Amino acid sequence: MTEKTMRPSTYAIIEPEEASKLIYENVAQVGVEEISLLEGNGRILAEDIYAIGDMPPFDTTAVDGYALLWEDGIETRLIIGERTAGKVSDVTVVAGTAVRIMTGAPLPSGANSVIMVEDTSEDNKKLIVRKLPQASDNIRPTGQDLQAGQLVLKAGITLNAAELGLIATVNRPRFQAVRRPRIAIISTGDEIVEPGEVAAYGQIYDSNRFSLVAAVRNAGAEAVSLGIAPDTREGLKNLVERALAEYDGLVTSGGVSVGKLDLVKDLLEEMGTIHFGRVNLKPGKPLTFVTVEVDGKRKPVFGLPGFPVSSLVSFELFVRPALLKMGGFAELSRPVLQVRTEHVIKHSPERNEFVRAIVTSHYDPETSNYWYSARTTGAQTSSRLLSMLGANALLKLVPGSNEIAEGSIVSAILIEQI
Ligand SMILES: Nc1nc2c(c(=O)[nH]1)N[C@H]1C(S)=C(S)[C@@H](COP(=O)(O)OP(=O)(O)OC[C@H]3O[C@@H](n4cnc5c(N)ncnc54)[C@H](O)[C@@H]3O)O[C@H]1N2
Ligand code: MOO
Repeated sequence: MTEKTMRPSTYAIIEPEEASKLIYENVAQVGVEEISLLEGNGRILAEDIYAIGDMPPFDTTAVDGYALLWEDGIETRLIIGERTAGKVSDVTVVAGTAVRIMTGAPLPSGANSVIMVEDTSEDNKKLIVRKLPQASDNIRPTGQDLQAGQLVLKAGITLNAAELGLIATVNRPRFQAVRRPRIAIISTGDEIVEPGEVAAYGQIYDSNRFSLVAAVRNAGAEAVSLGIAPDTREGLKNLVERALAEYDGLVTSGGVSVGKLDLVKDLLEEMGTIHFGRVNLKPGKPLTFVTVEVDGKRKPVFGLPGFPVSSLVSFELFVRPALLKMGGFAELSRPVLQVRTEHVIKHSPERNEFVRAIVTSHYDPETSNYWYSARTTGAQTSSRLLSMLGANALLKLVPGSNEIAEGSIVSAILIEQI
């Protein structure tokens, strides 16, 4: 490669929707793996889970009390035994008898009703019944909650507390889940210094790699930080090749614009297919998406712009959905709300601008409805990471004018809880 010079970009600028479509079409779910119950939280189930038996597996009592024959009515009974959950004596209830029983214990044969202890008293092995229950009261019959053979969970769902409890209930200590995509992260640029080292004049500390590691993890993937690539073709190539050999995908930051040392696009063009190299987006215009064939697998590379906000906003809009798809998640989009602007907002007349904002909900007692308002997080320059702080939404402001009035209704992509 001859030495790079500064020249205008030759990449077509595509619309954000087209960029999302190209990414969606060119990333695929990674494989599956067997995991254990304790590893399951937040993972995507990769097999259908069936009940192997009934739940409960036997007729059982829902209360502490006495198992008896309902037909004996209010008569005093002889207590002939006891059953606790887990310690099951062999005893049969016949007319005129009752068995002391604890919640969860199997119902003794013969019994067809359970009376709560509160409605009885005991006197020297005699059970005095004060209030007769309804027939079959307080009994949980076999298979009440789950029947043998029933489909309990479908492949593709996200595993949380209830789902993991159900998998344990049907005795599956290990099961198939979608593997978490393993994503390498590289910062680029000779001016970028590892926090903790001494920054010389002209240098700044690497912030993007740490932001991106967190963002990758929040998208359900594993993040592996590979450090800072220098502004030399060889140095960059070595790290990129290592990342693509070992991981499912790569996210880089910096070096995608048109400067003399913006080497990322040229290198990736040689290594793979550039699907796009510029998006009609602010911040994030030079966002680059590439796939590279490695050992028969097509691996995605996301070249994010170096400015910290450009890097995080383009991650949120384009990389996050890609990682969710690779990780098997069904829902790739964030919720979108229509919100009312609290003040005038200046924006780009040429590019789709994604303004960091704080959305607040309001209750209208007259209509019993909620409505939402938004205010920006202040100056929206691409370098000002503070503009991401506290933001729970990105307002999508379309080009055409350079200002929207207070009280306008705009779309807010929710990136955090309101
Ligand atoms: N002539 C033109 N210049 C630029 C254009 C253009 O269209 N024509 N586009 C601008 C836009 S928009 C963006 S966005 C930036 C993106 O440029 P790069 O991706 O090449 O980013 P760098 O030049 O490497 O860095 C930009 C800025 O961010 C700082 N940076 C980089 N990496 C990190 C990091 N890991 N942690 C913290 N800060 C980082 C870097 O020092 C620069 O200050 O290009 C415009 N230029
Ligand atoms: O597109 Mo750049 O991210 O505005 O500064």
